Amino acid sequence: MALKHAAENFSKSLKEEVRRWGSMKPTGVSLKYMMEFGSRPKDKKLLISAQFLLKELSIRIARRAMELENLPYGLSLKPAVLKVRNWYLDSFRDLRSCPEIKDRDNELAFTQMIKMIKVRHNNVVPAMALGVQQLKKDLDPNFVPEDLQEIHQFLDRFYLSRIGIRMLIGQHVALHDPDPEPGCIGQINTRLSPMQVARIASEDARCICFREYGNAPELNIYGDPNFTFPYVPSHLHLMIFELVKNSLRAVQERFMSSDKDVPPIRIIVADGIEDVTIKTIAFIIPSNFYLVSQISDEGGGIPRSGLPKIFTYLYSTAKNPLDENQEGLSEAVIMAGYGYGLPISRLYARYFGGDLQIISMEGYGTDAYLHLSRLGDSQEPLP
Ligand SMILES: Nc1ncnc2c1ncn2[C@@H]1O[C@H](COP(=O)(O)OP(=O)(O)OP(=O)(O)O)[C@@H](O)[C@H]1O
Repeated sequence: MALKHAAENFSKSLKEEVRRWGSMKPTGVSLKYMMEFGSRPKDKKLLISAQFLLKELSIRIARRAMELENLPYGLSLKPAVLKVRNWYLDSFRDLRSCPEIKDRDNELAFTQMIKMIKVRHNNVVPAMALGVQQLKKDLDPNFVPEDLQEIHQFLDRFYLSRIGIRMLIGQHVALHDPDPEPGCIGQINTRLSPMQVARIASEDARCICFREYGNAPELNIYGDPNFTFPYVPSHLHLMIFELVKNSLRAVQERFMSSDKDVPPIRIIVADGIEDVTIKTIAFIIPSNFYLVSQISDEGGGIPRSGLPKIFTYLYSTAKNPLDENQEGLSEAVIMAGYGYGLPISRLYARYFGGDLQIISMEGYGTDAYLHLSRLGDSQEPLP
């Protein structure tokens, strides 16, 4: 009885703590700021960074834990979502029980702890996908995906915040690297070649295509191989990989059983103002601040009825692997089926001030435009 009482009191006080921290305002960090900060002398920067993160992560994680409790249509009560909420509460508890960071030893212990937090949250995306899948199954089948607008908006906020939290943790951990690659500040490569990333990401996507279909369309990449800009390589890789995977699948499916020559997919990396599309974009934002990467295929395009849904979660024209694997996403990377590739890639682009647009011609093909800020000075979006 006494134990039960203690547990209730504890969860009540934890809830109050979560509410208190969750009502504080998070602080945005730009890519440029992270680069400047990361160039400072090591010992000082690690201590300051850890002190900042102890507070900042508590705020960000508390905000998400609060939101996870109040989701529409009963999503908060789905077992997979409850599991995710518990991860957030556990991480919040870990952070709040961390002693004040005053010296190098405290800093090292803190770094170990946030590394663990990052691992704990590894499966948040598949777990949430499973939760939404469970919800969809319970809902009236006449419920069209547009009606889940609120859920999509929540997931956009939630995943965007997750990208930010993981970037902050990853950057702090990476700043400990005793022997960083030349030009790298933590996770940021100040001289990243988009052509090179495009080549690697495309080859990775082609490998998956080979595994799935026994074949893969060709891919041509155009652009200046010497052009570099500051960016996080893993983010750029993820976006290009997802876009190329979509193009490969579309082209492969379209030409699989035809005798026609398979048209190659094209990636154009443009850092100038020549491209017509960049000129259009320049209307809104000065083009020389932006890097545009275009991925074009002749995979038949996207039907007009499907177009409004491509950036919603769980919209996919492939068989849903979650139907077979109720534990969440399987370890193996698959060609398609979760419906997460496009919305998640757009969030990664937006996180550092960029964007992703898809233009499709049904019956012909699809163009994906990935716009990335070249200066990295846009403010972090804070949901
Ligand atoms: N280049 C393309 N050509 C034709 N259809 C496309 C293209 N890109 C996306 N689509 C359509 O948009 C849907 C959603 O794409 P998205 O990348 O979000 O998910 P997915 O590829 O189905 O699954 P995954 O989450 O595993 O990537 C696809 O299932 C497909 O129907």
